[in-house]
Amino acid sequence: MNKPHILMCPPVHYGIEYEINPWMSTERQADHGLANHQWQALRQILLDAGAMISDVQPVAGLPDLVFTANSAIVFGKRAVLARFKHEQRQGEEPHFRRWLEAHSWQVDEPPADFSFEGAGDALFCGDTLYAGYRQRSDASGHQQIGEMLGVRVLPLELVDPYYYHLDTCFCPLAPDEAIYLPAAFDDYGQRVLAESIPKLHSVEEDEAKSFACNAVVVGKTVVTNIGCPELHAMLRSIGFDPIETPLSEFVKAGGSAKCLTLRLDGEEAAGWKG
Ligand SMILES: CN(C)C(=N)NCCC[C@H](N)C(=O)O
Repeated sequence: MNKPHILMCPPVHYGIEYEINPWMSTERQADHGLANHQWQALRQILLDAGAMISDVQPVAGLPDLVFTANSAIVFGKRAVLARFKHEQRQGEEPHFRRWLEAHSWQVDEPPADFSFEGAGDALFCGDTLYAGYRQRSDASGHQQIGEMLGVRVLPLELVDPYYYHLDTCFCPLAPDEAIYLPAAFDDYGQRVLAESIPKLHSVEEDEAKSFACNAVVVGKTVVTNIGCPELHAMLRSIGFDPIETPLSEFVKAGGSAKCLTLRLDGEEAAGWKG
């Protein structure tokens, strides 16, 4: 069994330099020293959980490069690169392409004219690719990516601007199990999730605001920001080992644990091959 492999980016140039989601305010800056401390602690927890971690070089002027989840979706040795919706993040694309190519991935562009924000919006649960659209990624683009990879795609409309990426409101735990925030989806999306995932657990709104759903799953270990006690109790009751670690400085940019990681051994592996 392969060791889980995760891509991260040290927060050397991280900061709140623009506002592209409702969590961000340039008047509420991240504390640089604290951000670095929180990032190191997350990294250590993932190493202790058995993951191998690679780093992409931080780049001045690209403060959101730390959110590696958005760089691509990885499927075996193929990666479909992000095409960011906001120009403030588009400069990240060549850096991620270079890193992936240098490490032997075959990198494909997403379909022309569609924005696509990688594993922030495209998450495997079992064999199905769940794909968030409307806020950052486009629904038709997801369908074409599904055709490129030969996988079934279930698009889910994201209706709340605070939950602008799928990984802010949905997290697969195992091929047949996931957590989600119902209010982040329309009725149709809620039905799709309920009908396709046998063990679906909802998260309370006040814990979702602490990015409860933005969890990193490595085997039975589930790592989240602090402020998710109900979720952690539920996870323990179903046999997972939740760990909390403070990520306040990244929440200021609209991200948390999962956003700071890209699963390189394939999102389809996360959570059960551990
Ligand atoms: C869980 N999330 C939201 C992520 N996968 N990424 C965080 C991206 C944050 C960045 N400021 C932005 O607005 O794009």
